This record gives sequence, structure tokens and C-alpha cells, in this order.
Amino acid sequence: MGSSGDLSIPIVDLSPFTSSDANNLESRKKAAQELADKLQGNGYVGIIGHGVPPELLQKAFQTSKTFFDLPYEDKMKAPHPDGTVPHRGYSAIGREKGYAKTAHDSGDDAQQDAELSLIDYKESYEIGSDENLIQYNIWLPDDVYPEFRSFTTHLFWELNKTTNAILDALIMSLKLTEKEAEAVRALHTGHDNQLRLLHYPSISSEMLANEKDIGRLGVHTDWSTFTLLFQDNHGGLEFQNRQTGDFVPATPKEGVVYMNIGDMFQRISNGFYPSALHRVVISGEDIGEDTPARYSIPYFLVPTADGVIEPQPSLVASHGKQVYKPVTFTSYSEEMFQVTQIRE
Ligand SMILES: O=C(O)CCC(=O)C(=O)O
Ligand SMILES: [Fe+2]
Repeated sequence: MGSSGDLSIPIVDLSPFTSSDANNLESRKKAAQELADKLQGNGYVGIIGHGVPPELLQKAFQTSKTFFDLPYEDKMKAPHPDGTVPHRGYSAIGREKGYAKTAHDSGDDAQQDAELSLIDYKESYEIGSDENLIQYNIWLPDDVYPEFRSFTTHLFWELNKTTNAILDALIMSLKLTEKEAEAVRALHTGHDNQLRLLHYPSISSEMLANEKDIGRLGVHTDWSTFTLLFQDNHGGLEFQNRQTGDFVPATPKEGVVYMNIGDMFQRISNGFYPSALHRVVISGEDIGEDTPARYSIPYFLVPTADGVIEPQPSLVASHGKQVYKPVTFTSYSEEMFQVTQIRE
């Protein structure tokens, strides 16, 4: 049951990779094969059996809401810097434009101009590893929100365990050699990952009618290896089916986390798994209703800054050609910043 042409998001159970019964090789192989079948065409899938405790997620969303409910002046005590690095701290509404990258990919200047004028109506807060000295964290002063730092740090490392388990499933799904598997794992220490708290404020129907240039998050691919997308019940996230061009809603479902392949794993897999195009839409637009606030928590698995990202040799051999040249995450990001002229 592949996903091509299918206008729903396939679901795969990865519990063999996240449960403590790690000896069950046969069930791992079966789950890995299912993952390959479902992820191959479009690079997106819903995962059950991901092993993230519901209580942890509930606390994560509560924490995020408490943070965004703080007065603007308090949130601005941990401001995202004007430059590109570090990509950490608080970004107020309008600072980041998600449409830009795909506008560039389309090669269409008029489309790019139109998309660049759209405001992403969202605010965000980016968190990383405290041991990363380049992408260093920008924390709120402790007295502003005392438990914020310790809880989000805990969440960051818990989610890293989940992404490592999923990376194991991806490695098995591609039948990489032991040497390749080790190399791919070594690129992912966790210290370059990014935890993002996102708040899309509610948008009234009047505001929608009056302000044409308002969006939530434009169509884009992620630069990550892959991304886990936790979300509340309000919906709006959509993935593009590459075969039909249609956008497919990633409907919130109990126990399901959506996962999308990012640009780095597209390269590592020599294009076997495509980097998924996705966006967040305003739900009230067509029906003249208010769009409720939405909270989401993406977690990006990101390779080490200077590790070599290249198609794995066994995949190049089976495919007959190497589709991507080697890059590093740093060189790739710099190139993307230049072509999109976006300073995130
Ligand atoms: O809010 C979401 O569900 C998606 C966020 C996203 O795609 C991103 O931050 O790259
Ligand atoms: Fe994204």
C-alpha cells in the first residue's frame, strides 16, 4: 500500500523500534519495510508507536502556551538575533517568511515577489543543545518563567531519543551497510537538533477580509534530516502529494505524530525519500469564519554542522547514479540563505 496518488497520509507503527523489546528483529524488519513503502513517494508519513508519552506532550503544549501568553516585553528578553546564527530564541510575528524557499525553487520571479510579500502570522521560539556553541541557546532570564529552561531541555533530549529510534528505522528501511549505518548515525549526535515552539494566533474573519497578505506558513521543505510535527487539535498542516500536486491535510489524530523527510535525508538516501513539501493554511478563509489559534511543536533532527552529507554508496550503486553532490549542513544553509536572501 504505497502513498502515491493516495489522498490520505499513510500511517506506520514504529513500536518495534521504540519499545524495550529491542531483540525483535523480525518485527523491526517488517516495520522498516512498511516505512519504506509508505514514505517513498512523498516523504511524509504518520507514526504511531513513536514512544513519546502523552503526558510529556501535554506538558509541552501547556508550557508553550504559558510562554506565548507572556507579555511581549518578557518574550523579547530572549530575542532571536537579527542575523542568521544562532537560529535560537523568540521571533515575533512577521519576522520569518516561510514562503521564500519554495518560491526560489519554483524559479518564478513573479511568484517569488508575491510570496515574499505575505506575512507569516506566527510567533516562535527555537531551542537547541546547551553544548552547541555556534547555535547557542537564548534563554529567558530565570525569573520570567522559572521552569521553562529545565522542562524544554528535558523535552529536547527526550525527543532526541525518539528521532534516533526513527533514524534506526530509516537506516534499516534502506538496507544500508553496517559501515554506512554507522556513518549516518555519527552525523546525528543530537547537539544540532532544533526544538521549535510555534504559535499561530487566531485570525478573525474581519482581519482576513481586510488584510490580504496574511498567511500561516507557506509551502516549503525543511533543511533538516527529518522533522517530527506535534500539533494541537486545530489542524491546518498539509503535505503536498507529488504525484497529483494536491495538498493533503495532516489531520490531528490521537497518538499520531506526522513525520516529514527534510533536504538532508533526501540527499543521504540519494533521492529515494523526497523532502516533503508542506504548509500550514488558515482554516476559516473559505467559509468566512474565524480561524482559531493553533500551537505546534516541530522537532528537527539536524546533522552536525560540518559532517559530509552525501548519497550512501550502496544506494548510488542500486540506483545507477549519484543524484546529489556532497554538502555539509553549513554549506547547504549558506547557499540557501544566499539564493533566497532570507535571513531567518
Ligand atoms: O506548524 C506546523 O505544523 C508546521 C511547522 C513547519 O513546517 C516548520 O516549522 O518547518
Ligand atoms: Fe516545515
